[in-house]
Amino acid sequence: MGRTDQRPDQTAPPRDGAVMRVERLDVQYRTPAGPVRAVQDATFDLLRGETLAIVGESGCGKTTLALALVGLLPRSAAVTGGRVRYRVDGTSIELPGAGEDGVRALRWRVAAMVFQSALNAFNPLLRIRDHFLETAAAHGIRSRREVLRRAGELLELVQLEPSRVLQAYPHELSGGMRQRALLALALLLDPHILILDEPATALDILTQRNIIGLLRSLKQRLGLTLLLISHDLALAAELADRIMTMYAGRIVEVGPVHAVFATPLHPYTQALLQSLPVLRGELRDLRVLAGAPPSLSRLPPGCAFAPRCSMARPECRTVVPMLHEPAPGHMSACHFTEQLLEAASHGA
Ligand SMILES: Nc1ncnc2c1ncn2[C@@H]1O[C@H](COP(=O)(O)OP(=O)(O)OP(=O)(O)O)[C@@H](O)[C@H]1O
Repeated sequence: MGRTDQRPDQTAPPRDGAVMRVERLDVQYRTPAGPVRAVQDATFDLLRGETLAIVGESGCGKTTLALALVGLLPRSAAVTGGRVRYRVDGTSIELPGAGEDGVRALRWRVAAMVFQSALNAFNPLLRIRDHFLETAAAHGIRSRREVLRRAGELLELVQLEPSRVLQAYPHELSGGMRQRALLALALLLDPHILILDEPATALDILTQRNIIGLLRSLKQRLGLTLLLISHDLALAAELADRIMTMYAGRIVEVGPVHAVFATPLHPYTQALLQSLPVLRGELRDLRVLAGAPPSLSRLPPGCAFAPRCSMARPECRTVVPMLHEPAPGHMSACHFTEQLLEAASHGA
């Protein structure tokens, strides 16, 4: 049985190289049916210059976690425990507790978020140029000329034609163009971190390829740190340095992308990977993960994945497994992590 008592050091300052440290973060929605525990005990670092992808099925808390990171939770939700610390350019900002000014400084300048639906993220009544102007004005930048010059540069950077796009209303642009325009807007205040929620999900496959290429080149040219949220493991594998799997509101695995793909140390990640078609190499049977994640307002005791897990033993139904680090930099929250590691090392 794996360790249940060991946790990463919860009180240490961000490690060198971490631009964000999330410590034991809990987020709940208030609903008439009772609290929905959308994020539980989330602890991880985001390292400068990396791309970290958060993966997991719909409803496992990815978007809620991202919204909490930038202080954008809806009124029905609240951080009920833990904190998020940012450290960039020698400045530290901590949530909760940064106050309105702190959150405003954080959002856009430190971490900008690109939302799931590029159409909904824009105000349909405003031209794209007004989105740039309003965002800048909200941060005290009043020079229209300067803002439009920068907007033009950024639109060119995302391979859009500034003269055409700045004049356009959101509905006049294709889905891929809107996504690019939204990326340009997110970059307006030179953020260090870009949080991307399903950046390619609603797009056709060719447009998806373009966005992936664009994100790669933006990251390289601007030295960005990316936090990518996706239910699409193939996309995550293409872009990410590290993968973090969430299940039922909890982080269940984190590790370098090659290690997670070669040796997943949580049965849930394993199941997600087995349901992924391979494009190259031997054909193998796809195994669809049966069942659905539990309701976050009625979580089962013990490991939330146990009801769907082929490895589950009686203790899994009573004891919540904690995240621990069985291999360097590779963490898993499963009672049987060591057995998975052992089996992998014997080629099983
Ligand atoms: N406004 C809300 N009020 C109550 N519950 C909510 C609200 N928004 C989300 N939830 C619940 O919180 C849980 C996590 O949702 P969240 O959107 O964060 O998951 P997700 O993994 O990002 O899924 P998706 O990919 O579908 O967006 C879900 O059970 C969802 O039903």
